[in-house]
Amino acid sequence: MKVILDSVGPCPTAIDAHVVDETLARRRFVSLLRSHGHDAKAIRGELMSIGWHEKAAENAIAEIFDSKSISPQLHGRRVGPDLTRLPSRLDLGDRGASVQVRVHHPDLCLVGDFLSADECERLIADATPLLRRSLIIRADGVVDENGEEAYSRTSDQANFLPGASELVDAIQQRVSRFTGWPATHMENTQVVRYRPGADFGPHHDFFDPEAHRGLIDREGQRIATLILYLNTPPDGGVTTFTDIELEIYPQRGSAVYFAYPQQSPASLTMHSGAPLGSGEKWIATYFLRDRAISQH
Ligand SMILES: O=C(O)CCC(=O)C(=O)O
Ligand SMILES: [Fe+2]
Repeated sequence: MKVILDSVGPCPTAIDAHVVDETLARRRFVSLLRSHGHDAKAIRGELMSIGWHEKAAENAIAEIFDSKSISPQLHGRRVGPDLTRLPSRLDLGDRGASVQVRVHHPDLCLVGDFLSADECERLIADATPLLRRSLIIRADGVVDENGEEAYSRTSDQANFLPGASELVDAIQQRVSRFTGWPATHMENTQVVRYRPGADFGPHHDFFDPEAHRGLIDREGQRIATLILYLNTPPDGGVTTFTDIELEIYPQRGSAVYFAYPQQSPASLTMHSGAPLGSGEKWIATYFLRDRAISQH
């Protein structure tokens, strides 16, 4: 679909342009079966008998039977690019990039050449003097919205506000161009460094819909992530998607994108940054929210 590459920028209609019906059609089909009195088990069997992948069936069922986990802000809209129609070469405005891998459940893709080597090096150099220990927001009912240090995330990071540099803005625009999501609906650029032994244990990127209700009501829910790899670590640091047994080996300049419009384990987006063996691992992360973020 051309829309993704044509509709860019901080204009809210960019989101409306992504009303694509694949997800809706899936939901409607499961709703229909449910309205005819089928329970989740029967629907799962029905879907698998007509060739659905087991995880796709579970996903669609969870979306209907656990509908409170779907971000209400999205109103059934697709998040980010229509991955079903990605051309192999992408026009990201100021740069071309190449699609290398596409996964259907969850919606995930790997893009090469998202950044040049020079851009990666400059971002690392700019971030280095600003690094602070990374924090996590716990999803276990102990609510600390400001985040806290944890053994499960042992990296350092620097956050860049929009306007921090031409480079930061150019990259954010590129992310916006790729995702079709306005920069106003993205968190600040986060540049993260792992040293040997550092890792980020298995987690979901979305905020816990119950434990962090206040945060979500004020600032919106996370719905998709784009990770940019700024270097090629010599050993380890693989990003692992545990539900689907996918391992992404970081390569300088490449990006992995994944969406989770449904904030539950059924999104199949549990992932981790494996411990680094030697050298350093550098990434930049972009978290998309379901609405504009007022506070930066
Ligand atoms: O370091 C990685 O490979 C994963 C990072 C990550 O999951 C995150 O920043 O949320
Ligand atoms: Fe993550």
